[in-house]
Amino acid sequence: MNIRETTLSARIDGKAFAADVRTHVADHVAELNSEHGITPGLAVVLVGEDPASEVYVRNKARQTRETGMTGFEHKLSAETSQADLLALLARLNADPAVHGILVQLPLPRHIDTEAVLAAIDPAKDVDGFHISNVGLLGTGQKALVPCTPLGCLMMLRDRLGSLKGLNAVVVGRSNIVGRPMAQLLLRDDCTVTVAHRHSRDLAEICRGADILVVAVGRPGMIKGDWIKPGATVIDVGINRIEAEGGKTRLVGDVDFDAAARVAGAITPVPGGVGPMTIACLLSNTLTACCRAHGLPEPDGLTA
Ligand SMILES: NC(=O)C1=CN([C@@H]2O[C@H](COP(=O)(O)OP(=O)(O)OC[C@H]3O[C@@H](n4cnc5c(N)ncnc54)[C@H](OP(=O)(O)O)[C@@H]3O)[C@@H](O)[C@H]2O)C=CC1
Ligand SMILES: Nc1nc(=O)c2c([nH]1)NC[C@@H]1CN(c3ccc(C(=O)N[C@@H](CCC(=O)O)C(=O)O)cc3)C=[N+]21
Repeated sequence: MNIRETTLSARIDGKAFAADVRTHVADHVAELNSEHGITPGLAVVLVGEDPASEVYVRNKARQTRETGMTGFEHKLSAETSQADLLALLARLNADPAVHGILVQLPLPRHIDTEAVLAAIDPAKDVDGFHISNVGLLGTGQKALVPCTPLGCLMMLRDRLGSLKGLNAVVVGRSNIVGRPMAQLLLRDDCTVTVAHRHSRDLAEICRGADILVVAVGRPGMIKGDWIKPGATVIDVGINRIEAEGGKTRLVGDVDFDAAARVAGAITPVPGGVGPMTIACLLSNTLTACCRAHGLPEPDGLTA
């Protein structure tokens, strides 16, 4: 097999996987609607005018509609006070048509993120960032699980079947990706190492990984010779870099071409973890809606 073929066979198609998840979600939404007259609703709150955030919010809104759910978009100015944002969240918490609430991060500096996340009803916290969902996940109980790590877990299970006993290395320990990812891998019986800025000899730590999940935000920091032959590599990083002709393009945290020659499987950027994140947001909204109505949850969509 030549290098080109090896590269292609190692690629995990997150875009296609996400489309499958959305179809599964849409089927279940249609059933909820016809059998119970229920339509799941997702409210997305964006404070300020970050262009990248606006693209995500637009994509989320479109895919929400395409799966048959109702989308509620709240775009607030960058000067919105914390009190006004909290008042909006109180209204969304009380609204029975809203089953999921997402507040796009990061928030402007004058707003206390912890206070805002704490104000979301944990049963509607489809991002899984509320302290009670974090605690439930950390103690192995039923929770709403953060979308990005959930999407990574789905791709890993699909690729590998059981993760039991595998050495998993997570690079990055943020509340939105690294930490919950480590919890999920631990729950699936991996031996988990979490690396960060102060980790010594990161290359050597990565070389021990059967599963390597990278969520740092540094383009190409993980080199090809840091990958154990046959390992499964999940690249969460989304970095916009300068490209030829004054344009920009997206790359991950892993040197894709070099890593793909060594890895057993690897997610590309774009087209890997990103689309799965949005698909999992929709599946979390469906899960929250089923739980709110005491109805059975769809199979295969939760951790
Ligand atoms: N595809 C998707 O759906 C999503 C993609 N992302 C992307 O994932 C990346 C990470 O996001 P996020 O977790 O929010 O980022 P954060 O900036 O919150 O966290 C980055 C982590 O990387 C660690 N780190 C930084 N430098 C190094 C280094 N040199 N060596 C080892 N570890 C290092 C930090 O360590 P320390 O804790 O010590 O500071 C920190 O834990 C970004 O590129 C982001 O855009 C994020 C969310 C969703
Ligand atoms: N409360 C909150 N929850 C989040 O989940 C959250 C957030 N805030 N703030 C920002 C980050 C980032 N994030 C992404 C989602 C999808 C893509 C995605 O679909 N990316 C496409 C490319 C998109 C493009 O071309 O710009 C891809 O990787 O193929 C990327 C990044 C969610 N985040």
